[in-house]
Amino acid sequence: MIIRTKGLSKLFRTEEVETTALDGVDLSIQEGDFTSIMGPSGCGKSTLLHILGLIDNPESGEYWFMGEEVSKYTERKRAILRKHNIGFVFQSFNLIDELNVYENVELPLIYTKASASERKQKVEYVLEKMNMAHRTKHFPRQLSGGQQQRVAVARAIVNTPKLILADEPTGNLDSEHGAEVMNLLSGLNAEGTTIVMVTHSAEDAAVGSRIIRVLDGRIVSEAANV
Ligand SMILES: Nc1ncnc2c1ncn2[C@@H]1O[C@H](COP(=O)(O)OP(=O)(O)OP(=O)(O)O)[C@@H](O)[C@H]1O
Repeated sequence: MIIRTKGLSKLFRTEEVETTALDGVDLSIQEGDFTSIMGPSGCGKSTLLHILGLIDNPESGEYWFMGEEVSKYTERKRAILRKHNIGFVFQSFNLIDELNVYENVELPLIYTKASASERKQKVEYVLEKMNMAHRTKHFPRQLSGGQQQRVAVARAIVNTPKLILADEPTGNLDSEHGAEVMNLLSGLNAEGTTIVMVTHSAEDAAVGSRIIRVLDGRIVSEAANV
């Protein structure tokens, strides 16, 4: 089991209001699963993904990640686990504008202190695999949306993470480029990478092996895709 949560809750407090974003989420994800999370706007999907991705801590509840109870880890401890084990793909690509394609993809390897020769070999390998090897010197603004997302996927997988978290990865893409990104994700899943993806698209959700529906911060249904 790569992920197991029990009673995961999250509150956001501002001076005026308190919002319950997650309200007792019990979730188990096996290694190699491709899980899609669906639900209406504001139901807590991104909040859940951020906690699963060790970007944020829950208010209460347990979170077991790769056998460790991490729900009360400090940012420092979360960062160590995160950078070695988790890759992120976002709707808005989140590439760094001032860095070229090669440098964007190299960044996670700098964070994990990989050697220069290892960085070169890995960056070249993933850019080849994502069919972006011909654009290494381009900057994000010089690429199409589909190309930017391919670079973002390359960056997410360059450290060979156990888990990829994707937040509406096709949300800003036309159907052709969206399908391409879904093919990349399902290929990575076929190679053994666990994937958790938030999506509003029933078609994209159907690519995975399991669909979880969230409403008002709770999991309301779970179905295997056959
Ligand atoms: N930093 C924050 N401060 C206050 N409230 C927040 C914060 N982040 C999220 N919320 C609230 O928590 C709830 C869940 O938000 P979340 O972003 O997880 O929803 P979502 O399901 O991902 O929505 P969408 O599909 O629109 O992206 C919402 O009501 C939101 O307003």
